[in-house]
Amino acid sequence: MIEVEAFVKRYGEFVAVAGASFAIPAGSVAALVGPNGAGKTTTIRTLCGILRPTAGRMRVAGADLAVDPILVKQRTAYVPDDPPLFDTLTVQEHLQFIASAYRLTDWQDDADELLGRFTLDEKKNTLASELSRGMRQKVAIACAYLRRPDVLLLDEPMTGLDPPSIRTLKETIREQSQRGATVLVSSHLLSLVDDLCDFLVLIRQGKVLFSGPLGEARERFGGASGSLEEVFFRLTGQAEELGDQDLAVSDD
Ligand SMILES: Nc1ncnc2c1ncn2[C@@H]1O[C@H](COP(=O)(O)OP(=O)(O)OP(=O)(O)O)[C@@H](O)[C@H]1O
Repeated sequence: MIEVEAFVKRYGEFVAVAGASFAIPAGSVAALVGPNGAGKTTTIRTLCGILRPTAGRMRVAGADLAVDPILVKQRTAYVPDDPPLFDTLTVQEHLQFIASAYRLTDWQDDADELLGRFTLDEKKNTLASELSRGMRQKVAIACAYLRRPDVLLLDEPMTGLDPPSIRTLKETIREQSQRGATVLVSSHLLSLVDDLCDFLVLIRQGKVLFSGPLGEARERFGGASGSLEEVFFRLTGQAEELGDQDLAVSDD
């Protein structure tokens, strides 16, 4: 579960997020979408405790971020859009490191399975510095999955992945949600997240234009195609005329 209430983030004088509120039910696969500079990365980096909110309240995986940030970090995995790996560790050593840092037991079979599914087995003894962009991305995703987190925050996870890897990513995200994890995916690839996600948070200029079930967004704003792309263009295009108030959708 992810609950965000009246979240404000300023960088100096600049307001990047201006009072965002939304609640993502546990077990959802939610899309966080919005134009460049909307505040998606800022929101995700705040949710996992890397950035401090200027104001507002966040509950992530059953814990209040302001009260128990360590618990939130234990229960949450974050994969940034350009994952920083350890150049001098191999692929296998990254998984070992995560297992030891988070005191995982019986992780080796899971690690082998993840390496196989993301076609990294042949690279398991390769240093991170010698991996391609997409391979680095897959190592970071495998490390996140290995921990079996309650909440997964994935910022542009499809960047650099080839079509088979995108398919694997989608399958594995669905599996994470089936085991109860809440997944928040930020992406500009609307057609790819369209059939993956069941919940939508759409933001623009730091304001939430819509939050609620994706089906509801499709019905109300998807036009004849009912696609997420149509929802995106209608909401981001009409927001000024309609006003944010009219577009806000409650989560109940
Ligand atoms: N460290 C920073 N200092 C000042 N302004 C920042 C900083 N980080 C982000 N911003 C600004 O905050 C706004 C939101 O940025 P953010 O990276 O959250 O957007 P985004 O929705 O992830 O964008 P994109 O889709 O382009 O990745 C932008 O206007 C950006 O320039």
